[in-house]
Amino acid sequence: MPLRFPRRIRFFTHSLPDLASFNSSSPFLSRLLTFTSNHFAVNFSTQRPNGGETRRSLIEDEEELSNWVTDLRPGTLRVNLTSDDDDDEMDRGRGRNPRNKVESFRENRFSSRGKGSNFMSRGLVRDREGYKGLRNQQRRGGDVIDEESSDEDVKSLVMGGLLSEEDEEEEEDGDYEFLKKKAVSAFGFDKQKKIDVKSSDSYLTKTRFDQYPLSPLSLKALNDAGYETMTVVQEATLPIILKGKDVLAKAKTGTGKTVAFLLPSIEVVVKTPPTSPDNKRPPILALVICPTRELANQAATEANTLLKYHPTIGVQVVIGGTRLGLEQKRMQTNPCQILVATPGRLKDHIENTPGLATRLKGVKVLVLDEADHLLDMGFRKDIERILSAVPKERQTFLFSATVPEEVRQMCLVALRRDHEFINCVHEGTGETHQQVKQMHMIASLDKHFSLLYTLLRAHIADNVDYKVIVFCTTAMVTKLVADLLGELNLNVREIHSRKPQSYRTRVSNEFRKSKGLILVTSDVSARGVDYPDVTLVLQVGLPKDREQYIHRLGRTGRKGKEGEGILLLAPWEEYFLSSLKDLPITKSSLPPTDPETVKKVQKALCHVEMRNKEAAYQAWLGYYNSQKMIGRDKERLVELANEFSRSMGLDNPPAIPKLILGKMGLKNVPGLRAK
Ligand SMILES: Nc1ncnc2c1ncn2[C@@H]1O[C@H](COP(=O)(O)OP(=O)(O)OP(=O)(O)O)[C@@H](O)[C@H]1O
Repeated sequence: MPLRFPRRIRFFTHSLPDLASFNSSSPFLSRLLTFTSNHFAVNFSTQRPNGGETRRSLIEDEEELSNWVTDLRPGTLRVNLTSDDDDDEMDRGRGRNPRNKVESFRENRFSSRGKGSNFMSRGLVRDREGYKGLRNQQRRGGDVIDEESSDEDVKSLVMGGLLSEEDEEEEEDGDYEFLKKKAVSAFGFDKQKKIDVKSSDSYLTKTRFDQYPLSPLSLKALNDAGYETMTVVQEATLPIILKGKDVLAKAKTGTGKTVAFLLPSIEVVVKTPPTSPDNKRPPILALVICPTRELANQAATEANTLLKYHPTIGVQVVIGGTRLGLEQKRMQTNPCQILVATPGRLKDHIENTPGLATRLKGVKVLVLDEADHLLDMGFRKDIERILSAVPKERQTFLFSATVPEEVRQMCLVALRRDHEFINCVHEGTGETHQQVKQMHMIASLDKHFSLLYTLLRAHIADNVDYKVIVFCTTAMVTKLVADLLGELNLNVREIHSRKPQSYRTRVSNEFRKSKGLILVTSDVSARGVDYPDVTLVLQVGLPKDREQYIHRLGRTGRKGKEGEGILLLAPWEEYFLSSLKDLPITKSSLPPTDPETVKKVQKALCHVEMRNKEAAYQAWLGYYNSQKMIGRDKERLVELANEFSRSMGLDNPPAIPKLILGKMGLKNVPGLRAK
């Protein structure tokens, strides 16, 4: 029986001698303690700068965050109303770095209002109302969030804006490293078992699945699927998981992480005696959480492949963008043992679907796919709610291609203390695939559309079976680029959060099977989606962060195949390259764009609908406003946005509703047109 720690531990100051010095200018301890919030509800005393002692639980701080979000009035909210705000994948990630964002929020917003005992329910209910209120305001005040956007999307919008605002605060964190070492050692994180896996260039190993004690029916399904030997991550994790351990695993994109966590999960279900058919609420035994709908669908498909010869084991998917009622009905008429879900929708079901809370009490295995993303600020509340709904006695698997240091500590909210961290990736150059050629190009914004067209034409000419993904910064910019490339007679499809789920699923399936196609997409396709044989990933504009760059690039070069990645930036975005300096990305000269091409692109731009250009302009402004390096100088930001507007062929930048400008903190900034 693995060691379990009590759920509530009182943390006394004398156990860390210099705890009193962890005051508002040294937020590391509170940051660290928050990571442990699920397993340890920690109380400690701190000395406020004004001298008064405040007894606070860090969980109350979380509630404070919720309360503050709820209390936001339109005029006080500086938020990216216009970008891919409701993009379920992208915007949540804006709050990723807890060090800069959450803590500076805490320092600035802390008050002793909250009392921690029922923090989750209270915080969540308030959050939800707050999001709904905001959403209504937005509908009224400028129609910036469309009907498709889920409450989840709205939440991400609020959090994204909130945190990017906080981002601008400078944090006095000079003694950070020292404190980090002390606290990490005090909590035993330095004893965390880490296994570095030696990986060769090949993603497959020589180890066969039948060398492990797996059920014959699973082996038969693996064989049918053509999975003869294990991939590196499968070989490294399976024996440890089969021993009953919790695992945090980091392995490169496209190397079979889905099978690595699904196979042992299925084995747990196979070994669990079936419940009586009269049981109206049979337990869910394995719960898999994925950050996007596409990914959840994909994981469920893979699960069904592995369950081919286990007809009594069922899989169900609950994702946003579909009617809750339909999913409820499906769950009641055909109860499953394996549930794959996106976090927000699962939280909705926990709160609204009769019997689900009871069924979740049966969970034996919990999986967080793209764990670093799920544990970042944007998803935090939903994940906390889910963690509180499943038993503490369970096995947990966290998988991702990227696990930044600060997120690794956050993983402790979900994992047992004796978990193993299995790292199949060598830091730096090892994080991306050697067989994928990476290049960056720097060109002024006015050249981007012509360059994009030139690069695509050249790639198509060189690759009969071309299959390209173009990543854009926001949903509305994605739409604009897809419209433009369509006008230029390229074979294009688009996926982003403003498209209905049925459309997204259809296009995703089409792209999976096709060749000779270009998919223009926002970050909803950045992580996990397994499109085979993508020949080129083209990223236009600033990726959200280094991790997002790696995940987007990871859509090509999967399963050991060749691939190519191009990052197209404007000169003022070049600073981003410093975060990639350990990756094998080289500077490429710009391909010549002949005047005919430029003319052709300009003509095509004239055919793109004005309202799409307006929406793209607003979205662009919102996205870059949230980027610390660019958004901090508002006048410069507007100059750049107007440069983008001119690149779309507009003489004057589109006018933006005053309410939205206010919400973005851009009121009265010269160069903007308000309406
Ligand atoms: N043992 C195996 N042998 C051959 N192919 C495999 C094996 N395991 C998985 N695959 C295939 O490898 C491909 C990539 O797998 P998967 O999508 O799980 O990668 P991933 O590591 O999760 O990538 P990402 O980090 O992008 O999410 C899939 O098409 C899957 O079917």
